[in-house]
Amino acid sequence: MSAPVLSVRNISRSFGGIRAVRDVSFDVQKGEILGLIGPNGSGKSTLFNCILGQLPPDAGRVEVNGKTVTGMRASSLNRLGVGRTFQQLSVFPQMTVLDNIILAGQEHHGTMASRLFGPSDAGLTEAADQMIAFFRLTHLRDTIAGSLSFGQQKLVDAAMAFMAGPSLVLLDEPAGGVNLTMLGSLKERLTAYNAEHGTTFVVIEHNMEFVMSLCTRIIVLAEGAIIAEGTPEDIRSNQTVIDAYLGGG
Ligand SMILES: Nc1ncnc2c1ncn2[C@@H]1O[C@H](COP(=O)(O)OP(=O)(O)OP(=O)(O)O)[C@@H](O)[C@H]1O
Repeated sequence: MSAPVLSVRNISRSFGGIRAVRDVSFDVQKGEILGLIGPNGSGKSTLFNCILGQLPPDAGRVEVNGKTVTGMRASSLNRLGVGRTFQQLSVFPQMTVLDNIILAGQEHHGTMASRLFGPSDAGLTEAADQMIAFFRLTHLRDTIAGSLSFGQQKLVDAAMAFMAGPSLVLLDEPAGGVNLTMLGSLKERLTAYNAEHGTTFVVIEHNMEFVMSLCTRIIVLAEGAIIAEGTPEDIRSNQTVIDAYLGGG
């Protein structure tokens, strides 16, 4: 059997006396959509930041497709096929949708020298147009991104993350601040992308409806540790999880 796309092994991280993540281990297999949930302060962001090299863990290691990547920077992770979306949008508000997506593609294509001295486009406009069509944004292609609704900008943000053709994407609260109609589109497009490309997703999310309907498996954190893991149906009816949410706020 091939190595998991993501393997998190015994990750711990404290801030002073606060043990934000405590000895967390899990694997994510190719094509899975894994939800990472838990009450406020349960350690989700800290764990994400340890996986994405933005915070060094005190202990443990992270592997992507069998390669140890602990502490590796975002640009190196990108080259290994790891993408991310942000809780705060990463779109440039003064640029068009098309230019944002082309720019995201350029960041992943070759060295600085090849970008400066190579062919100016290298097929990126066509690739960006395909991505725009996939996310059903063609009518907004030449619109300034800052004038779109927050939900539409979230779709642009996702399209940008996918321009590198990643094998693993970490999504940080994709549903946050998105209205109900756009939530449906976002979930439907993410599911379609996963089905078409076999891309693996790990999703931090507070919106239970969204996460339960998007994910194939859920891991629940409380006080920095995994307290439950299973299908959305298992998690919905898990008394330990219900108690953690009631107790944790
Ligand atoms: N930079 C930091 N300095 C000190 N304490 C921190 C820092 N980052 C996180 N913490 C603490 O670590 C614990 C876990 O926080 P974290 O943000 O990872 O939780 P979370 O599950 O992502 O929370 P939320 O759902 O509210 O975003 C909390 O007690 C938090 O106060």
